[in-house]
Amino acid sequence: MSISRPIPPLPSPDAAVFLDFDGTLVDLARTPDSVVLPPELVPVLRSLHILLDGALAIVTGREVAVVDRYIEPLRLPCAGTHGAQRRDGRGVYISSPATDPTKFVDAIVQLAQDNPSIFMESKKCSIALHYRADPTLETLCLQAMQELLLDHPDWTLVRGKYVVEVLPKGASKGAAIKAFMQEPPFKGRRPFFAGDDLSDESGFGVVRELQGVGIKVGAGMSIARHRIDSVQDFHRWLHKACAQLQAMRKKEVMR
Ligand SMILES: O=P(O)(O)OC[C@H]1O[C@H](O[C@H]2O[C@H](CO)[C@@H](O)[C@H](O)[C@H]2O)[C@H](O)[C@@H](O)[C@@H]1O
Repeated sequence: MSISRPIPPLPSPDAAVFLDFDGTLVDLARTPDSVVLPPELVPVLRSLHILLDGALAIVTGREVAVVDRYIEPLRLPCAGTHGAQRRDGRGVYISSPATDPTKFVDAIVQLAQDNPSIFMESKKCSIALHYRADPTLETLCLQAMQELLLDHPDWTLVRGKYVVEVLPKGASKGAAIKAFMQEPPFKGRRPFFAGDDLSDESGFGVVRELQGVGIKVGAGMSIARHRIDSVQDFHRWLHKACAQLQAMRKKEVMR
């Protein structure tokens, strides 16, 4: 379902831009490893990072190291595993206290072995169960994860597109954006956040509190005030953002 929303404004030089990865910067794919980065994406992110004086961060469910690998040689500030990991604007890593999910591994491996269509993704601060290959397994995955957490009150569940994950309680994309916004080079800027999935809603909430701009990419209900229909349209928006920031900088220099 696509709900009509205003086209988002472009960021001005005093903006802080936060970007989700899967479904926003790259199209969703059959498995986590099969996403394809369009070749022009890294150069546009690099330009944006420079034009915003460093105030550009990736806020994702992926591990920070995985994002680094996709966008190398670029190293951006990044909140990974839905905010359970964070590398700030100075390049310093911050991790949430309950970070070791290995206690869940045995039970989850068993479930994946019993159901070959389920894919288990093991991350530093989380384990994800993917059921994209057989969406009828959603309830099974969800119930199994809920049962696992009964004895672990420090952990919570986060749901996404054909995926359910365990996550340290308190970690969220919203909390990560809030933390970035208290530090240089983000502090004092107007936040923009673009995302496509359920876990992005906490980010939209924080951006709204801070009078910023929330951009939902693709279909689905969202509290974001703005919407862009597809990953490709979002890439066009990023290019326009760069062009406008470059033009503004040129004007400033010529004054
Ligand atoms: O916050 P995001 O950057 O959107 O990351 C959310 C999850 O993305 C990945 O899973 C999703 O994308 C896969 C590749 O397109 C797809 O196969 C899967 O169905 C999606 O749920 C990633 O694997 C997870 O770790 C992230 O949490």
